Amino acid sequence: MKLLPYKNLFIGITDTLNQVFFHNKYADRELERTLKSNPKWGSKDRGFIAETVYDTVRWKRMIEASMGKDVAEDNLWEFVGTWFVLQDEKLPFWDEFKKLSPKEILKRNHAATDKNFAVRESIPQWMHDLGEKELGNQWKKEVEAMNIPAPTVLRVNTLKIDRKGLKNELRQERIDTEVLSKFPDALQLKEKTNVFRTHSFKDGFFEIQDAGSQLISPYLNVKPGMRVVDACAGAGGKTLHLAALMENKGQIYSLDIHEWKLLELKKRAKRAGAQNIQTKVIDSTKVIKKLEGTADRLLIDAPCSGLGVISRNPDAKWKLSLDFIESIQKEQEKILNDYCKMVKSGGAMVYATCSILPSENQLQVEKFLKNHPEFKLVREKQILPSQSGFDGFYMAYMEKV
Ligand SMILES: C[S@@+](CC[C@H](N)C(=O)[O-])C[C@H]1O[C@@H](n2cnc3c(N)ncnc32)[C@H](O)[C@@H]1O
Repeated sequence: MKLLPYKNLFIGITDTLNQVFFHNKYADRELERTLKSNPKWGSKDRGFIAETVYDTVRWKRMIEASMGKDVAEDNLWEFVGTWFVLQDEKLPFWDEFKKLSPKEILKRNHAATDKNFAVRESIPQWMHDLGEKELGNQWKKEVEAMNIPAPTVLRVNTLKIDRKGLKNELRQERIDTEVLSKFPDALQLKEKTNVFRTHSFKDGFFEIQDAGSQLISPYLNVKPGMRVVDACAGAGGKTLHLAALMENKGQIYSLDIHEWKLLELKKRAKRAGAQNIQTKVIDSTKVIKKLEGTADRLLIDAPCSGLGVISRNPDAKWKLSLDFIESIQKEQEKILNDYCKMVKSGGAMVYATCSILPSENQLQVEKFLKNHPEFKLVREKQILPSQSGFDGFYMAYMEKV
Protein backbone atom coordinates (compact mmCIF):
# COMPACT_ATOMS: atom_id res chain seq x y z
CA MET A 1 0.00 0.00 0.00
CA LYS A 2 1.19 3.53 -0.79
CA LEU A 3 2.09 5.60 2.25
CA LEU A 4 -0.77 7.94 3.27
CA PRO A 5 0.81 11.13 4.64
CA TYR A 6 -1.78 12.05 7.28
CA LYS A 7 -0.45 12.52 10.74
CA ASN A 8 -3.50 11.28 12.61
CA LEU A 9 -3.20 7.92 10.87
CA PHE A 10 0.37 7.62 12.16
CA ILE A 11 -0.84 8.54 15.64
CA GLY A 12 -3.37 5.67 15.37
CA ILE A 13 -0.60 3.31 14.28
CA THR A 14 1.92 4.25 16.97
CA ASP A 15 -0.74 4.22 19.72
CA THR A 16 -1.80 0.71 18.69
CA LEU A 17 1.79 -0.55 18.55
CA ASN A 18 2.44 0.94 21.97
CA GLN A 19 -0.39 -1.13 23.45
CA VAL A 20 0.70 -4.31 21.65
CA PHE A 21 4.42 -4.10 22.42
CA PHE A 22 4.43 -2.54 25.85
CA HIS A 23 1.04 -3.23 27.43
CA ASN A 24 0.61 -6.88 26.43
CA LYS A 25 -2.50 -6.22 24.34
CA TYR A 26 -3.55 -8.36 21.35
CA ALA A 27 -3.01 -6.71 17.95
CA ASP A 28 -6.46 -7.60 16.54
CA ARG A 29 -8.37 -6.23 19.54
CA GLU A 30 -6.21 -3.10 19.85
CA LEU A 31 -6.62 -2.40 16.15
CA GLU A 32 -10.38 -2.76 16.44
CA ARG A 33 -10.36 -0.28 19.33
CA THR A 34 -8.22 2.22 17.39
CA LEU A 35 -10.42 2.01 14.29
CA LYS A 36 -13.60 2.38 16.34
CA SER A 37 -12.19 5.47 18.05
CA ASN A 38 -12.23 7.41 14.78
CA PRO A 39 -15.36 6.67 12.74
CA LYS A 40 -14.44 9.42 10.25
CA TRP A 41 -11.57 7.42 8.78
CA GLY A 42 -12.50 6.04 5.36
CA SER A 43 -11.87 2.50 4.21
CA LYS A 44 -8.52 3.42 2.63
CA ASP A 45 -7.33 4.99 5.90
CA ARG A 46 -8.49 1.98 7.89
CA GLY A 47 -6.78 -0.39 5.49
CA PHE A 48 -3.56 1.63 5.75
CA ILE A 49 -3.58 1.55 9.56
CA ALA A 50 -4.43 -2.15 9.75
CA GLU A 51 -1.85 -3.17 7.19
CA THR A 52 0.90 -1.04 8.74
CA VAL A 53 0.20 -2.33 12.26
CA TYR A 54 0.23 -5.98 11.13
CA ASP A 55 3.33 -5.51 8.96
CA THR A 56 5.33 -3.74 11.63
CA VAL A 57 4.35 -6.27 14.30
CA ARG A 58 5.26 -9.13 11.96
CA TRP A 59 8.63 -7.65 10.99
CA LYS A 60 9.56 -6.21 14.41
CA ARG A 61 12.92 -7.94 14.81
CA MET A 62 14.04 -7.12 11.28
CA ILE A 63 12.95 -3.48 11.67
CA GLU A 64 14.80 -3.19 15.00
CA ALA A 65 17.98 -4.52 13.42
CA SER A 66 17.64 -1.92 10.65
CA MET A 67 16.94 0.82 13.17
CA GLY A 68 20.02 -0.17 15.19
CA LYS A 69 18.12 -0.47 18.48
CA ASP A 70 15.15 -2.14 20.10
CA VAL A 71 11.75 -0.54 19.75
CA ALA A 72 10.76 1.44 22.87
CA GLU A 73 7.80 3.60 23.87
CA ASP A 74 9.73 6.75 22.95
CA ASN A 75 10.94 5.65 19.50
CA LEU A 76 7.77 4.23 17.91
CA TRP A 77 7.74 6.90 15.17
CA GLU A 78 11.31 6.03 14.28
CA PHE A 79 10.30 2.35 14.22
CA VAL A 80 7.40 2.97 11.84
CA GLY A 81 9.49 5.38 9.74
CA THR A 82 12.20 2.73 9.41
CA TRP A 83 9.60 0.28 8.10
CA PHE A 84 8.54 2.72 5.38
CA VAL A 85 12.14 3.44 4.41
CA LEU A 86 12.61 -0.34 3.98
CA GLN A 87 9.50 -0.33 1.76
CA ASP A 88 11.19 2.30 -0.39
CA GLU A 89 8.59 4.93 0.54
CA LYS A 90 9.39 8.66 0.77
CA LEU A 91 8.73 9.84 4.33
CA PRO A 92 6.76 13.06 4.92
CA PHE A 93 8.87 16.00 6.18
CA TRP A 94 7.76 15.76 9.78
CA ASP A 95 9.93 16.44 12.81
CA GLU A 96 9.36 12.87 14.02
CA PHE A 97 11.23 11.50 11.00
CA LYS A 98 13.94 14.17 10.84
CA LYS A 99 16.68 12.03 12.35
CA LEU A 100 16.11 9.02 10.10
CA SER A 101 18.80 8.37 7.52
CA PRO A 102 17.59 6.02 4.76
CA LYS A 103 21.20 5.29 3.79
CA GLU A 104 22.10 4.16 7.32
CA ILE A 105 18.92 2.12 7.64
CA LEU A 106 19.57 0.20 4.45
CA LYS A 107 23.21 -0.36 5.39
CA ARG A 108 22.28 -1.76 8.81
CA ASN A 109 19.51 -3.85 7.26
CA HIS A 110 21.88 -5.47 4.82
CA ALA A 111 24.49 -6.21 7.49
CA ALA A 112 21.96 -7.70 9.92
CA THR A 113 19.86 -9.80 7.59
CA ASP A 114 22.41 -11.01 5.08
CA LYS A 115 23.45 -14.15 6.91
CA ASN A 116 21.01 -14.34 9.81
CA PHE A 117 17.76 -16.18 8.98
CA ALA A 118 16.06 -15.41 12.31
CA VAL A 119 16.64 -11.66 11.89
CA ARG A 120 15.74 -11.65 8.20
CA GLU A 121 12.52 -13.57 8.83
CA SER A 122 11.90 -11.67 12.05
CA ILE A 123 11.48 -14.36 14.67
CA PRO A 124 12.91 -14.52 18.20
CA GLN A 125 16.11 -16.53 18.46
CA TRP A 126 14.75 -19.01 21.04
CA MET A 127 11.79 -19.77 18.74
CA HIS A 128 14.06 -20.34 15.78
CA ASP A 129 16.28 -22.68 17.81
CA LEU A 130 13.27 -24.63 19.07
CA GLY A 131 11.69 -24.88 15.60
CA GLU A 132 14.93 -26.09 14.02
CA LYS A 133 15.45 -28.62 16.80
CA GLU A 134 11.96 -30.06 16.30
CA LEU A 135 11.41 -29.71 12.54
CA GLY A 136 14.92 -29.51 11.05
CA ASN A 137 15.02 -27.93 7.59
CA GLN A 138 11.23 -27.90 7.33
CA TRP A 139 11.09 -25.16 9.98
CA LYS A 140 12.54 -22.46 7.70
CA LYS A 141 9.90 -23.17 5.06
CA GLU A 142 7.17 -22.82 7.68
CA VAL A 143 8.56 -19.54 8.99
CA GLU A 144 8.67 -18.10 5.49
CA ALA A 145 5.11 -19.27 4.79
CA MET A 146 3.86 -17.81 8.07
CA ASN A 147 5.33 -14.40 7.20
CA ILE A 148 2.80 -14.11 4.38
CA PRO A 149 -0.39 -12.43 5.65
CA ALA A 150 -3.22 -14.92 6.07
CA PRO A 151 -6.24 -14.80 3.76
CA THR A 152 -9.72 -14.38 5.23
CA VAL A 153 -11.72 -17.59 4.89
CA LEU A 154 -15.41 -18.05 5.70
CA ARG A 155 -17.12 -21.28 6.71
CA VAL A 156 -20.60 -21.54 5.27
CA ASN A 157 -23.17 -22.34 7.94
CA THR A 158 -24.93 -25.23 6.22
CA LEU A 159 -27.70 -25.10 8.84
CA LYS A 160 -28.90 -21.97 7.02
CA ILE A 161 -27.50 -21.81 3.50
CA ASP A 162 -25.24 -23.64 1.04
CA ARG A 163 -21.97 -22.40 -0.42
CA LYS A 164 -23.44 -21.26 -3.72
CA GLY A 165 -26.22 -19.41 -1.92
CA LEU A 166 -23.78 -17.60 0.35
CA LYS A 167 -21.53 -16.68 -2.56
CA ASN A 168 -24.54 -15.05 -4.25
CA GLU A 169 -25.69 -13.28 -1.09
CA LEU A 170 -22.24 -11.80 -0.56
CA ARG A 171 -22.01 -10.83 -4.21
CA GLN A 172 -25.17 -8.79 -3.72
CA GLU A 173 -23.45 -7.09 -0.79
CA ARG A 174 -20.53 -6.32 -3.17
CA ILE A 175 -18.16 -8.86 -1.63
CA ASP A 176 -16.39 -11.21 -4.02
CA THR A 177 -15.35 -14.65 -2.84
CA GLU A 178 -13.56 -17.63 -4.24
CA VAL A 179 -14.56 -21.28 -3.78
CA LEU A 180 -11.82 -23.40 -2.17
CA SER A 181 -12.37 -26.72 -3.85
CA LYS A 182 -10.49 -28.84 -1.29
CA PHE A 183 -12.59 -27.48 1.58
CA PRO A 184 -16.29 -28.23 1.15
CA ASP A 185 -17.70 -25.32 3.20
CA ALA A 186 -15.04 -22.67 2.57
CA LEU A 187 -15.15 -19.37 0.71
CA GLN A 188 -12.10 -17.10 0.58
CA LEU A 189 -12.47 -13.32 0.36
CA LYS A 190 -10.88 -11.88 -2.76
CA GLU A 191 -10.20 -8.62 -0.92
CA LYS A 192 -9.94 -7.90 2.79
CA THR A 193 -13.09 -6.21 4.04
CA ASN A 194 -15.13 -5.98 7.22
CA VAL A 195 -17.58 -8.86 6.72
CA PHE A 196 -19.06 -8.46 10.19
CA ARG A 197 -21.13 -5.56 8.88
CA THR A 198 -22.87 -7.66 6.23
CA HIS A 199 -26.46 -8.91 6.45
CA SER A 200 -25.16 -12.38 5.67
CA PHE A 201 -23.11 -12.35 8.86
CA LYS A 202 -25.91 -10.91 10.99
CA ASP A 203 -28.22 -13.60 9.60
CA GLY A 204 -25.76 -16.31 10.67
CA PHE A 205 -24.90 -17.52 7.18
CA PHE A 206 -21.19 -17.89 7.95
CA GLU A 207 -18.38 -17.75 10.48
CA ILE A 208 -14.80 -16.68 9.87
CA GLN A 209 -12.66 -19.82 10.14
CA ASP A 210 -9.34 -20.68 8.52
CA ALA A 211 -9.52 -23.40 5.87
CA GLY A 212 -7.14 -25.70 7.80
CA SER A 213 -9.24 -25.30 10.94
CA GLN A 214 -12.33 -26.33 8.93
CA LEU A 215 -10.86 -29.82 8.61
CA ILE A 216 -10.90 -30.53 12.34
CA SER A 217 -14.62 -31.02 13.10
CA PRO A 218 -15.20 -33.31 10.07
CA TYR A 219 -12.19 -35.35 11.26
CA LEU A 220 -14.25 -36.38 14.30
CA ASN A 221 -16.63 -38.24 12.00
CA VAL A 222 -19.80 -37.19 13.82
CA LYS A 223 -23.31 -38.29 12.78
CA PRO A 224 -26.70 -36.67 13.50
CA GLY A 225 -28.02 -37.96 16.81
CA MET A 226 -24.66 -38.57 18.48
CA ARG A 227 -23.59 -37.41 21.91
CA VAL A 228 -20.51 -35.28 21.40
CA VAL A 229 -18.26 -33.47 23.90
CA ASP A 230 -16.20 -30.47 22.75
CA ALA A 231 -13.95 -30.30 25.80
CA CYS A 232 -11.96 -27.12 25.03
CA ALA A 233 -14.75 -25.34 23.20
CA GLY A 234 -13.65 -21.72 23.74
CA ALA A 235 -15.90 -19.35 21.82
CA GLY A 236 -17.17 -22.29 19.79
CA GLY A 237 -15.57 -22.24 16.33
CA LYS A 238 -15.50 -26.06 16.20
CA THR A 239 -18.73 -26.54 18.20
CA LEU A 240 -20.69 -24.57 15.61
CA HIS A 241 -19.18 -26.59 12.81
CA LEU A 242 -20.03 -29.83 14.66
CA ALA A 243 -23.64 -28.67 15.09
CA ALA A 244 -23.89 -28.10 11.33
CA LEU A 245 -22.36 -31.50 10.55
CA MET A 246 -24.83 -33.12 12.96
CA GLU A 247 -27.70 -31.22 11.28
CA ASN A 248 -28.76 -29.95 14.70
CA LYS A 249 -29.60 -33.49 15.83
CA GLY A 250 -28.13 -35.16 18.92
CA GLN A 251 -26.35 -33.34 21.72
CA ILE A 252 -23.13 -31.35 21.95
CA TYR A 253 -21.63 -30.57 25.36
CA SER A 254 -19.32 -27.59 25.00
CA LEU A 255 -16.94 -27.24 27.91
CA ASP A 256 -14.21 -24.75 28.79
CA ILE A 257 -12.54 -23.37 31.89
CA HIS A 258 -13.51 -19.81 30.91
CA GLU A 259 -17.12 -18.82 31.29
CA TRP A 260 -16.77 -15.66 29.16
CA LYS A 261 -15.77 -17.75 26.17
CA LEU A 262 -18.79 -20.00 26.56
CA LEU A 263 -21.05 -16.92 26.78
CA GLU A 264 -19.65 -15.81 23.43
CA LEU A 265 -20.27 -19.33 22.11
CA LYS A 266 -23.93 -19.09 23.12
CA LYS A 267 -24.31 -15.80 21.26
CA ARG A 268 -22.76 -17.27 18.14
CA ALA A 269 -24.89 -20.42 18.40
CA LYS A 270 -28.03 -18.31 18.51
CA ARG A 271 -27.01 -16.39 15.40
CA ALA A 272 -26.10 -19.65 13.63
CA GLY A 273 -29.39 -21.34 14.54
CA ALA A 274 -27.51 -24.17 16.29
CA GLN A 275 -29.89 -25.68 18.83
CA ASN A 276 -28.25 -28.87 20.06
CA ILE A 277 -25.55 -27.26 22.23
CA GLN A 278 -25.27 -27.23 26.00
CA THR A 279 -22.42 -25.29 27.61
CA LYS A 280 -20.75 -26.06 30.93
CA VAL A 281 -17.87 -24.34 32.70
CA ILE A 282 -15.25 -26.77 34.02
CA ASP A 283 -15.10 -25.42 37.55
CA SER A 284 -14.31 -28.72 39.23
CA THR A 285 -13.31 -32.28 38.35
CA LYS A 286 -16.94 -33.27 38.90
CA VAL A 287 -17.92 -31.86 35.50
CA ILE A 288 -15.71 -34.38 33.71
CA LYS A 289 -16.62 -37.18 36.12
CA LYS A 290 -20.31 -36.74 35.34
CA LEU A 291 -19.68 -37.27 31.64
CA GLU A 292 -17.40 -40.30 32.06
CA GLY A 293 -18.06 -43.08 29.57
CA THR A 294 -20.88 -41.19 27.84
CA ALA A 295 -19.45 -39.61 24.69
CA ASP A 296 -19.75 -41.14 21.24
CA ARG A 297 -17.22 -38.56 20.19
CA LEU A 298 -14.86 -36.27 22.08
CA LEU A 299 -13.03 -33.30 20.59
CA ILE A 300 -9.97 -32.02 22.45
CA ASP A 301 -9.02 -28.83 20.63
CA ALA A 302 -6.22 -28.35 23.12
CA PRO A 303 -4.65 -25.12 24.35
CA CYS A 304 -1.29 -24.86 22.57
CA SER A 305 1.59 -22.60 21.54
CA GLY A 306 -0.29 -21.42 18.44
CA LEU A 307 2.88 -21.93 16.41
CA GLY A 308 0.78 -22.87 13.38
CA VAL A 309 -1.19 -19.63 13.28
CA ILE A 310 1.58 -17.03 13.44
CA SER A 311 0.62 -15.53 10.10
CA ARG A 312 -2.76 -14.58 11.57
CA ASN A 313 -1.39 -13.60 15.01
CA PRO A 314 2.10 -12.20 14.40
CA ASP A 315 2.18 -10.59 17.86
CA ALA A 316 2.33 -14.10 19.33
CA LYS A 317 6.00 -14.19 18.24
CA TRP A 318 6.79 -11.55 20.84
CA LYS A 319 4.38 -12.75 23.54
CA LEU A 320 5.24 -16.46 23.58
CA SER A 321 8.07 -17.89 25.69
CA LEU A 322 9.79 -21.21 26.10
CA ASP A 323 8.42 -21.47 29.65
CA PHE A 324 4.89 -21.03 28.37
CA ILE A 325 5.31 -23.72 25.72
CA GLU A 326 6.70 -26.14 28.30
CA SER A 327 3.85 -25.51 30.70
CA ILE A 328 1.19 -25.78 27.99
CA GLN A 329 2.63 -29.16 26.99
CA LYS A 330 2.13 -30.40 30.54
CA GLU A 331 -1.42 -29.09 30.40
CA GLN A 332 -2.05 -30.93 27.10
CA GLU A 333 -0.81 -34.17 28.65
CA LYS A 334 -3.06 -33.73 31.65
CA ILE A 335 -6.10 -32.82 29.55
CA LEU A 336 -5.62 -35.92 27.36
CA ASN A 337 -5.24 -38.20 30.39
CA ASP A 338 -8.19 -36.76 32.32
CA TYR A 339 -10.67 -36.05 29.54
CA CYS A 340 -10.28 -39.27 27.53
CA LYS A 341 -12.40 -40.92 30.24
CA MET A 342 -15.46 -39.23 28.79
CA VAL A 343 -15.29 -41.41 25.65
CA LYS A 344 -17.51 -44.47 25.83
CA SER A 345 -16.36 -47.93 24.69
CA GLY A 346 -16.55 -48.06 20.93
CA GLY A 347 -16.44 -44.26 20.80
CA ALA A 348 -13.65 -42.07 19.46
CA MET A 349 -11.84 -38.81 20.04
CA VAL A 350 -9.82 -36.26 18.11
CA TYR A 351 -6.87 -34.51 19.71
CA ALA A 352 -6.10 -31.31 17.78
CA THR A 353 -3.82 -28.28 18.07
CA CYS A 354 -2.97 -25.21 16.02
CA SER A 355 0.72 -25.96 16.42
CA ILE A 356 3.28 -27.47 14.07
CA LEU A 357 5.63 -28.68 16.82
CA PRO A 358 5.86 -32.51 17.11
CA SER A 359 6.29 -32.12 20.91
CA GLU A 360 2.72 -30.79 21.09
CA ASN A 361 1.37 -33.17 18.48
CA GLN A 362 2.66 -36.58 17.39
CA LEU A 363 4.86 -37.00 20.48
CA GLN A 364 2.06 -36.01 22.80
CA VAL A 365 -0.21 -38.61 21.18
CA GLU A 366 2.51 -41.27 21.27
CA LYS A 367 2.99 -40.72 24.99
CA PHE A 368 -0.75 -40.86 25.58
CA LEU A 369 -1.17 -44.11 23.66
CA LYS A 370 1.64 -45.75 25.63
CA ASN A 371 -0.26 -45.12 28.86
CA HIS A 372 -3.70 -45.85 27.43
CA PRO A 373 -3.80 -49.21 25.66
CA GLU A 374 -7.60 -48.89 25.48
CA PHE A 375 -7.08 -46.26 22.72
CA LYS A 376 -5.86 -46.96 19.22
CA LEU A 377 -4.62 -44.38 16.70
CA VAL A 378 -6.64 -44.69 13.51
CA ARG A 379 -5.30 -41.70 11.54
CA GLU A 380 -3.46 -38.44 12.04
CA LYS A 381 -2.85 -35.38 9.91
CA GLN A 382 -0.42 -32.49 10.09
CA ILE A 383 -1.31 -29.44 8.03
CA LEU A 384 1.73 -27.29 7.29
CA PRO A 385 1.38 -23.64 6.20
CA SER A 386 4.16 -24.09 3.62
CA GLN A 387 2.17 -26.83 1.91
CA SER A 388 -1.43 -25.69 2.34
CA GLY A 389 -1.08 -21.89 2.19
CA PHE A 390 -3.34 -21.76 5.27
CA ASP A 391 -2.78 -22.05 9.01
CA GLY A 392 -0.95 -25.03 10.53
CA PHE A 393 -2.91 -27.67 12.45
CA TYR A 394 -2.53 -31.18 13.78
CA MET A 395 -5.30 -33.73 14.37
CA ALA A 396 -5.28 -37.36 15.54
CA TYR A 397 -8.33 -39.64 15.50
CA MET A 398 -8.24 -42.34 18.19
CA GLU A 399 -10.79 -45.05 18.89
CA LYS A 400 -11.57 -46.52 22.27
CA VAL A 401 -11.46 -50.25 21.73
C1 LIG B 1 -7.42 -23.84 20.92
S1 LIG B 1 -8.49 -23.07 22.03
C2 LIG B 1 -10.03 -23.70 21.52
C3 LIG B 1 -10.64 -23.04 20.33
C4 LIG B 1 -12.07 -23.48 20.09
N1 LIG B 1 -12.23 -24.91 20.11
C5 LIG B 1 -12.59 -22.93 18.77
O1 LIG B 1 -12.72 -23.70 17.82
O2 LIG B 1 -12.88 -21.75 18.73
C6 LIG B 1 -8.24 -23.94 23.52
C7 LIG B 1 -9.26 -23.68 24.59
O3 LIG B 1 -8.97 -24.51 25.70
C8 LIG B 1 -9.38 -23.85 26.87
N2 LIG B 1 -8.70 -24.52 27.99
C9 LIG B 1 -7.49 -24.29 28.55
N3 LIG B 1 -7.24 -25.18 29.54
C10 LIG B 1 -8.32 -25.98 29.60
C11 LIG B 1 -8.67 -27.09 30.40
N4 LIG B 1 -7.88 -27.54 31.36
N5 LIG B 1 -9.87 -27.69 30.18
C12 LIG B 1 -10.71 -27.24 29.22
N6 LIG B 1 -10.43 -26.20 28.43
C13 LIG B 1 -9.25 -25.58 28.62
C14 LIG B 1 -9.01 -22.41 26.61
O4 LIG B 1 -9.77 -21.53 27.40
C15 LIG B 1 -9.30 -22.27 25.11
O5 LIG B 1 -10.58 -21.75 24.93
